[in-house]
Amino acid sequence: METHVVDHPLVEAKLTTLRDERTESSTFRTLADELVTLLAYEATRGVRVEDVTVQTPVAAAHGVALARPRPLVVPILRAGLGMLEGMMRLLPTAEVGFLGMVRDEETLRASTYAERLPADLSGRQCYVLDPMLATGGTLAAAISFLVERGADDITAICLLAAPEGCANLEQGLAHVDVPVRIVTAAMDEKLNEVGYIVPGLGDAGDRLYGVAQ
Ligand SMILES: O=P(O)(O)OC[C@H]1O[C@H](OP(=O)(O)OP(=O)(O)O)[C@H](O)[C@@H]1O
Ligand SMILES: O=c1cc[nH]c(=O)[nH]1
Ligand SMILES: [Mg+2]
Repeated sequence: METHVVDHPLVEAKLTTLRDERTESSTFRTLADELVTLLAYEATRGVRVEDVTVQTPVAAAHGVALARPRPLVVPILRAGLGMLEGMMRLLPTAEVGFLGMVRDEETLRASTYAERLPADLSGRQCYVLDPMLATGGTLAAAISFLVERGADDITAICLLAAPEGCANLEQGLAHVDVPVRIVTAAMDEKLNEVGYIVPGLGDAGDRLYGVAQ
């Protein structure tokens, strides 16, 4: 597993405002959207392309187009939904599949409550969107699921990650033999005793959409 922390002053400045507890939901949604587009630029560096030739008004020009099958973008509901538009801005022809997952806040175990993905992901590059990589349980389950369906290259885009979660994820995916990449805006200090990222930004889903029941 490869982890890439995007080092850019615009990313850091937007993330700082996102962390600020005074930032309201509407601003939080806008900033998350902008931040994802910046992260997506790095995350898609390895997107598969094929050679094409186009005719300019002057001459033939050799270039590239996104290869088929098209990449699949998978936001993990609920909070990952706040990252979808920012990603699709860079990959407008990608397909989108959905995974609904929730972490039990007592046991910190993730469970899946919704799934709407192509049955066969053979040969597909997948981009998983989840703002928080905390214990890593949610992402480990999501990535294992995609690999079981045949995905052969997976990049997860996270706003924040915790070192413990990255280590757990690496261990949890030891059996996976496809490339897995994590792209994040920051590697925070640690998890606290209730599994929240420190300093983090709180509950990403609640900050985007309000407190869940
Ligand atoms: O790395 P983990 O310890 O598994 O935690 C990370 C998960 O927790 C949050 O989701 P949550 O369960 O709060 O659901 P929500 O998106 O509906 O708020 C977050 O959006 C991640 O999906
Ligand atoms: O810090 C955290 C950990 C899990 N989920 C969140 O939304 N925030
Ligand atoms: Mg939540």
